[in-house]
Amino acid sequence: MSEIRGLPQKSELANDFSDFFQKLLIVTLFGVFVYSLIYCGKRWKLHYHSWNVPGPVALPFIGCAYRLFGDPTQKTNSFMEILKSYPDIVKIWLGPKLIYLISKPEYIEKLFNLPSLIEKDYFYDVLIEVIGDGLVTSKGAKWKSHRKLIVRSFGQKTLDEFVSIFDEKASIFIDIMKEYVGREDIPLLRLVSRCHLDSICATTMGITMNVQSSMEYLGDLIHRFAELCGKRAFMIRYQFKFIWNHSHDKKVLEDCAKKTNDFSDSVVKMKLREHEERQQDKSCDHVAKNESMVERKSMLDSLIESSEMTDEELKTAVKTVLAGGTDTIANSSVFILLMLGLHPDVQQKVYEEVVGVLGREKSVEPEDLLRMEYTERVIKESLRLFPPVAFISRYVSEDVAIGNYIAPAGISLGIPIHYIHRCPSYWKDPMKFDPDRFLPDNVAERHPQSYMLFSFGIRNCIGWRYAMMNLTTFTARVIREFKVFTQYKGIEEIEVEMHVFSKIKNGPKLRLETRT
Ligand code: HEM
Repeated sequence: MSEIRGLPQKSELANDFSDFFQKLLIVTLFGVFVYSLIYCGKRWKLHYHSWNVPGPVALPFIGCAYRLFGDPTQKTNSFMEILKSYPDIVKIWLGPKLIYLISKPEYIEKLFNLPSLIEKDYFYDVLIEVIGDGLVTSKGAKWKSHRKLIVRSFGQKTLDEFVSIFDEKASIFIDIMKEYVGREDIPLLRLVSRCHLDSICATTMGITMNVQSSMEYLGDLIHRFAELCGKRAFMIRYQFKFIWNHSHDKKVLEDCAKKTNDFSDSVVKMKLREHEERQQDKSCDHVAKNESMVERKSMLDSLIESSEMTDEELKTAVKTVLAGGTDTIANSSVFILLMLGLHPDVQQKVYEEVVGVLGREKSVEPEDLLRMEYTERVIKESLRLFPPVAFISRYVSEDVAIGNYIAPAGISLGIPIHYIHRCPSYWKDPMKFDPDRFLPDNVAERHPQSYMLFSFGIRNCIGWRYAMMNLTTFTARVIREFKVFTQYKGIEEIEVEMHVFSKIKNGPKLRLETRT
């Protein structure tokens, strides 16, 4: 075949191509080399600083994840085993991620007051996906200003006004529970969740939902949502985005997120409309009409009045209190009733205190709560053994010293609250249920950070007073009405599942009898 003059020959073309591919290969290899150097440089820093921190053997690629397979209960148990072997501080590699778990109260006290340690880490990303970047996850100036605004709406005077709502919702709960007297199959967490959701909606949003009396979906939604967020954050296979993105759980979570979003959207719109109408009323000189109405200001009302949040931020604030304030209190209530069922002598003392303060008929008022000291101690001791938020963590944004160790920037610090609350180094005979541990003299003898129920420091729980007041009202009302029994024989038998919030595996196995 004759060759066409002026055009490159076949062999020349082949040479050009091979030259091009050689150069491409060299550039690619060089790129990979530089990237590896930078990557290894960063990794090297993590390895360098963590070499003296004790911890279980880390395998290539998966790190210590081999120790954390299984269902949530198995994971909780393995976690506890690791912590027992390495008290105070332990390093855990989860694939490429490095986490120091800190149990020593002296370390926690220093760390949790550092302004550089208030950022949440990747465990919380799933919350942003679902409820938006609210108070629980946000950082910097946004977190500071929102925290200030929300804390202001939880002042003592406002909380005192909430007690009648807690009491009213507990009364509805008691009426519902009368149908379950003598039965072993009470769907307790579901019913308690609905009760506290009603309280949260009424107190923080100023709306009456009546989820206890209706078959409204929202109660179950919050409950399901917390469970799925936990799966996404802690299940090993869901750490791979591809698997998570194609999972059934993700679809269900998205559906929950959409419904929660629709709900907060409608609540915020309704409240904004009400606010506008009030403003118009004022300008039309109808103030007298408004003043005659008894109005309790909810958190949402205060936030709208401050005009410092966008509509989107208001919606996120609603979702934040829904998520942070419902299942925490619901699981706490179940743990408390379970401990009372397991300790009839303690239950009797609580009953006697409640009847001594309230009598047989009266509703709970704010000043009654101050007189129910024993009941409060029982609540604290129940939640020592079963803290509903069992684990929290922080992102280390700059190198920080922890005793003789360094936590390099880029890693996470985890606080295993469940472990600390049961650790024999800080609690004598830790598995014994003893409310007197919370007598003032006994509290003074311990390090304050050996009890981390509501976390501690700059970023502690904003709802802790709300929670304690609600739980005391709820416990007092339920124990005045019913005797609680459980099939469990001891605390060791009770298995806990850690999701975002901890709950009892297979339900609390409780039975109620009416008091005569
Ligand atoms: C027994 C009930 C409760 C427990 C055990 C509890 C526990 C906690 C803990 C341990 C934290 C720290 C989380 C972290 O650092 O990652 C926290 C934060 C928070 N809690 Fe609670 N909580 C309870 C009830 C509530 C209630 C009733 C509300 C609201 C009405 C609430 C709202 C919040 C918010 C908004 C934060 C984030 C604060 C911030 O990051 O600045 N909590 N809670």
